[in-house]
Amino acid sequence: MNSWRAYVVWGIGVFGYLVAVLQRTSFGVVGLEAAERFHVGGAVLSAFTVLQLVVYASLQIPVGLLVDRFGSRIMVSAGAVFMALGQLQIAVAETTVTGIIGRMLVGMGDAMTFVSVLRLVPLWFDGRRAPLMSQLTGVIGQLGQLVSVIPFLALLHAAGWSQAFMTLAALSLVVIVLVLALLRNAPAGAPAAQSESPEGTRALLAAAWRQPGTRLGMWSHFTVQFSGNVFALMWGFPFMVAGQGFDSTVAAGLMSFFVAVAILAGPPMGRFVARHPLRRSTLVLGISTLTALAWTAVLVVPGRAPLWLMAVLVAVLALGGPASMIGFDFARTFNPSHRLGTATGIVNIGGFVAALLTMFLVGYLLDLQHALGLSPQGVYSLDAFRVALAVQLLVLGAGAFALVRVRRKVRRALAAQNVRVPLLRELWADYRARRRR
Ligand SMILES: N[C@@H](Cc1c[nH]cn1)C(=O)NCC(=O)O
Repeated sequence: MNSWRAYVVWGIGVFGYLVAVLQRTSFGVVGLEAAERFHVGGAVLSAFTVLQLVVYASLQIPVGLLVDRFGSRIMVSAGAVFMALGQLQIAVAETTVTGIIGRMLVGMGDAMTFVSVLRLVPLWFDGRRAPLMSQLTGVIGQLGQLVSVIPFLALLHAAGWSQAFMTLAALSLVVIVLVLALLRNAPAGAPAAQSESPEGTRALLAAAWRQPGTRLGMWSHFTVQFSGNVFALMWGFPFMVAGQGFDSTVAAGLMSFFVAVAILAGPPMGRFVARHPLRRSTLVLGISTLTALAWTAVLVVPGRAPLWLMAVLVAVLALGGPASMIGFDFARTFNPSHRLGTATGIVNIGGFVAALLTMFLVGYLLDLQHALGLSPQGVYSLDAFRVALAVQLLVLGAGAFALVRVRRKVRRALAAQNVRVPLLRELWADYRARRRR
């Protein structure tokens, strides 16, 4: 535990995840070039991203089960094989269908990576270090998005479409070699795979789902992560540029600010979770409330939102990424190691299902208002966005409601083990009493 070997194994896994995030986000930054290459408009272009995410989300449970059975090494390398094939396909594709197949292969490989890498953490690090290492996994992986925005885009402009995507495929080959050479599922002697557990596949899935701590993780992930995904992956740019009238360079700056805040917020959140494990869901609910407040402010302010208010919204949305790692921390602390991959897969579905649902609802509400003649200034007018984006408040409310319900179950189970979660008001009274003394 915590040995130099642990850091090498984890470092290789995190590099694999960073490359997966680069592969995932690479298409989003080449929208104009893709529209020209495939001769398509915005709606078809968004299908590339939506289908990639549908594949990603639908594979989470199978991947979780497979990683519990076969371990991280084989899953991370198989994921890299799929991503390399997908990017090679994109490099040569000239029709929409072949392009979409390429993105779906990328989504498939991407789906295999995060859950498998996160599974390494509790096997190689002790319980005190694990929350921070999980946060660092998420944080470092997000740098892949910056690699997409800066060097990858520059390479595409300098060397052309096919060369750029072939380079991405080559990066996944590097991951395969490193993983096969250096990544080990668990330290020698530790149980790493389900072959050593008595549960079969169906029982494993049922046991992970029945554990209320897994569902608490899933609803935490659902509630806190989707709004940032919807913003960064689909509606943020059109809202800022077409709706709010910001220059596209300002919008790009706000997107980079989003990544920077997500990266900076990860380590302190990891330390908070390690110190206050009984306050994890309160942090999730606090950030969800901030998200609702920030969106409400931006959507109700008369006229265009000032830049500072947009920056506040972007910062709050960025907190959702690291906060969603708390969902995986619930999976880790409430499940034995032999079903951790399965529980992590269940948790990871939460945020991505919420994001896909919201992306669809926002697009549907924009189109509906236009079809009904309610947005005469255009589909992407500011007033149409106000109504469409407000749907996020409903999704947030539904997630928070489910989270609080399942949290009650978790707390009852903890009380049965003589672990009582002190009320916030008791903590506050205690804090004040100590200060007076
Ligand atoms: N919570 C994210 C990762 C993250 C960490 N910090 C900011 N974002 C997540 O669920 N990741 C899953 C994945 O496959 O990337």
